Amino acid sequence: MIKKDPRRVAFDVLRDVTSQDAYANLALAKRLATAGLEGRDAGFVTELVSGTCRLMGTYDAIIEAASGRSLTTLQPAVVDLLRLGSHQALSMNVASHAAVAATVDLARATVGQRVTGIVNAVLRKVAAKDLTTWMNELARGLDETGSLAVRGHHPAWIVNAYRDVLPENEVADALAANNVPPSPTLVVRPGLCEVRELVALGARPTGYSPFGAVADGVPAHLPPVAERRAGVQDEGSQLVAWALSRVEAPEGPWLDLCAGPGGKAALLAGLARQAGEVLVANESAEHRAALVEQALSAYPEGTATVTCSDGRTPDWEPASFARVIADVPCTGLGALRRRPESRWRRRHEDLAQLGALQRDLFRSALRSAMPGGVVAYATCSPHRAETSDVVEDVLKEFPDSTLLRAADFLAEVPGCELGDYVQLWPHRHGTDAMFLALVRLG
Ligand SMILES: C[S@@+](CC[C@H](N)C(=O)[O-])C[C@H]1O[C@@H](n2cnc3c(N)ncnc32)[C@H](O)[C@@H]1O
Repeated sequence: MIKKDPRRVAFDVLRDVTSQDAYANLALAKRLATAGLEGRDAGFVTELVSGTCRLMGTYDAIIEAASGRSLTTLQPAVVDLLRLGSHQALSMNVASHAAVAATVDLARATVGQRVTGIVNAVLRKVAAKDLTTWMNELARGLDETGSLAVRGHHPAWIVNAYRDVLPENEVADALAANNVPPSPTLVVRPGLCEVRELVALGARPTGYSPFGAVADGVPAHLPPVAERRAGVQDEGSQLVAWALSRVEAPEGPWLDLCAGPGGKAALLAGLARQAGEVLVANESAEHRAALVEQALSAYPEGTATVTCSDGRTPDWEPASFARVIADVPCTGLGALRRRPESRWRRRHEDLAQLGALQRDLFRSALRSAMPGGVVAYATCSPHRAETSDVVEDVLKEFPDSTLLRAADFLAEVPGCELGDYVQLWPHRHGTDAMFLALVRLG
């Protein structure tokens, strides 16, 4: 395979992200697969794309300040070239003159000779100061939220959401934790694999989840993962599923209402099987239901059933399940560590649309649980509009329900309590920022 220029590959990926709304990690994997790059070169492209996406809002502000013009007056491909050049000059181990020269060459090869002048002029101004100096200049005169947003590289509305639920002295650390990509975390399928098997292959047990291990390298290369006796899953998701399995509940089947792509379902299926119960894993999107089937495929037949239906209007009878989880679609603000472009793509307006769906799914989950049964409302976001606001609104319609103290079922995890809820945090727990409420039906 002919080896492509790593900067050219990064440029193509960034164009996929900014012009076609591609997910950076998927576009990166796709382009790297045909680029003929390995080792250091592949690592360089990954850091260049991920870092540029993560700090995109900061670089945009720097480029506007350095050029004295709005980004909307520049050709979108030129903006992407300037973003990549800024990341190399300000945040990577690349000498400033090399970052400028390489980006000018890339501009010539991609957009054309006519833009090399502006790329050269703007990038030289960007590279004339270091990142800290730029951030100090951009933050000057801003209020606390604005300053945290600039220094922590997040949009202000996300900073406000963090300030709403975290002690003031933790907000900067929480934002900083989103700027560090996590190592892949593995999870065993209970009954099919044990953590010690993963440890024997070089992984380290997770701090809280008894099902997890952190591995460097490519998870798919490990035999238990290739055989689907283990999978990849953030520790926060493992803890949420584990907590649901630990609450006292009647005998009866378990339900995962929004199961795709099947991470929690795969853990719950093993735990249900060990408890002598079966899991129904439901998902509305056909292609994602197929991923759930795949995630469950190593279990013996009869462990779990996958259904594909709208969880708001399911086929099953009400009050059918002893344990139910509604892990609802959300903004994903709790997983910003692993989705570098997401913080700049998501909008505050997304919350309203998601909120209606989240409420409907939680209602349906509560209706699906039998008397004495337990429902977990989980979401990978710390935003109050997706967490406690949803739970409090919906529970008013279910006077027979009781909110349980969710942290009692994760007693091993310090600092996870948020009133009656559990809120996990990257900076406190090294997990995604998962939220959990546990409710018992009367
Ligand atoms: C946060 S994800 C669930 C993640 C999953 N529990 C896991 O651990 O892998 C939410 C899922 O809900 C699905 N979904 C969206 N609307 C739905 C609906 N009306 N009924 C059922 N599932 C829905 C989405 O397709 C998505 O796969």
